[in-house]
Amino acid sequence: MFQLRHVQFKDILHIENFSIPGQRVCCLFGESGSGKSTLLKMLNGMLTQDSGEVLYKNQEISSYDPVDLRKEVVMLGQDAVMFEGTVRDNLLIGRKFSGKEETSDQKLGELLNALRLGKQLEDEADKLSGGEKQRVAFGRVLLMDAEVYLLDEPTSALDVETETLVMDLFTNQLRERDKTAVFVTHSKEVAEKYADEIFYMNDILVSEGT
Ligand SMILES: Nc1ncnc2c1ncn2[C@@H]1O[C@H](COP(=O)(O)OP(=O)(O)OP(=O)(O)O)[C@@H](O)[C@H]1O
Repeated sequence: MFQLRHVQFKDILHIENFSIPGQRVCCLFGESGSGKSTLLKMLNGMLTQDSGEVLYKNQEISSYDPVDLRKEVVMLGQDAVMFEGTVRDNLLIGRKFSGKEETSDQKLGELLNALRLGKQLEDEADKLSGGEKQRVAFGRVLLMDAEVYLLDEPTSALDVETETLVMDLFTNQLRERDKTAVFVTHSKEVAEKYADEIFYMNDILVSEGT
């Protein structure tokens, strides 16, 4: 799905050859500051390499229209951004961006239940706790029905029980729909439990002097 060749980005990333397969749940694992977020951002064109090639579906990422690309390759960042409005607005905003039809309140309610969010669709999103916002953000990207999901520590504000619930729901839906995910976590347990493949930054990066 993604191929990186001879990629250099500042003095942060130097990757000779690295491929990420499609229709798999992949995990990027490595120490803090090793460049995991930077690498994720290159996969949806938020950052562009200084040299080398970053290919998505065999085509250089920078040649895609950025808006079209981000409908297909969705990023869920470390901070769950909420927009002004209700929980419903915040769940639906990704679908609107993707040009997809609205989802019924019944389906949205089911999604809230599945995410164990004891909130109403009419509730103001900015009053939610950090962990609740993170689950709304999860719901939002799930509803986008994207091709690829890039998740940067998506459960950092959740307790272990809620993290398990959300990751179960997410990875099950992705596998049912044959989607691709690349997620970053600091938890070895989460990496081993949910990833089909774990990529270690130490193995991906060319170390200095080699
Ligand atoms: N746009 C940028 N320009 C310059 N330096 C940057 C830029 N973005 C990140 N960095 C630096 O690059 C290094 C890698 O950052 P990055 O956020 O990718 O690491 P990470 O592996 O995701 O870390 P963490 O696990 O702590 O989130 C850090 O030293 C960071 O300060």
